[in-house]
Amino acid sequence: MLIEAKRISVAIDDHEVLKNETVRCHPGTMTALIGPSGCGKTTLLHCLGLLLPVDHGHIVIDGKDVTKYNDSQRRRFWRDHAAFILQDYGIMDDESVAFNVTMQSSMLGRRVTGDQNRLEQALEETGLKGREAEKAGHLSGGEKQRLALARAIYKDAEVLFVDEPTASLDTNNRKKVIALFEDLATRGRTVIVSTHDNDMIQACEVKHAVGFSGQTHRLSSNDDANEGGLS
Ligand SMILES: Nc1ncnc2c1ncn2[C@@H]1O[C@H](COP(=O)(O)OP(=O)(O)OP(=O)(O)O)[C@@H](O)[C@H]1O
Repeated sequence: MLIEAKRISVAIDDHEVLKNETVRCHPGTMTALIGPSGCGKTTLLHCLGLLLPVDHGHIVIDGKDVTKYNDSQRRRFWRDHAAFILQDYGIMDDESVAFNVTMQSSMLGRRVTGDQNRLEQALEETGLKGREAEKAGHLSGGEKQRLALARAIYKDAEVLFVDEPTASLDTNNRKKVIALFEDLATRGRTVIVSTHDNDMIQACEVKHAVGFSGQTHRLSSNDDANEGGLS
């Protein structure tokens, strides 16, 4: 899915957070939203994911203007096409790891249902295999982040909206998580990532500097990944 913001502006509490922001996020590509703290990366990610309305401009999905989608249309988009890996992880602490991945259980809630093979695969890929029955609330911050990723892998969504996915991971897990996103993009998914992490930025084919009125760069391998490296 091609996800676009076209000259969008957003004000929060009279503070103009985004002004005339334009970005195109292509399928099969990882797009990094980059820039200094507070520049509006998360806000832009939320607008692209239809979590936050825009004051001006347009959000366009596969050529269709969805800016004015109502609640049920947005819910349908989230349900059918999107996965979110956000900073608060969206994890249900009182539920098991397995339930958090599949979001499906039997009528009485005693048994996690869904596709068991896919569940196992998603947990394996994120290093959480064997922990199906644990309460999600007992996981560390980094493990919860990986659990959110397991859910996205399980869902196999067309578009992934990702906020600082590597923030609380050690080097080893960071590399693994980056490789997982790369794999999803290789399989045609649209991956949109707000990040400060240089390794993650390097892995993204497209780097969009938020707050520079639509500067997007498709970098060659020897370009600098830092925000300062953009021109
Ligand atoms: N709900 C809110 N209420 C008030 N101000 C907000 C709200 N959400 C964001 N802002 C403000 O909007 C600006 C951009 O925030 P945003 O979280 O999008 O930045 P960011 O680039 O993702 O920052 P960081 O890298 O620190 O996560 C900040 O000045 C922030 O204080």
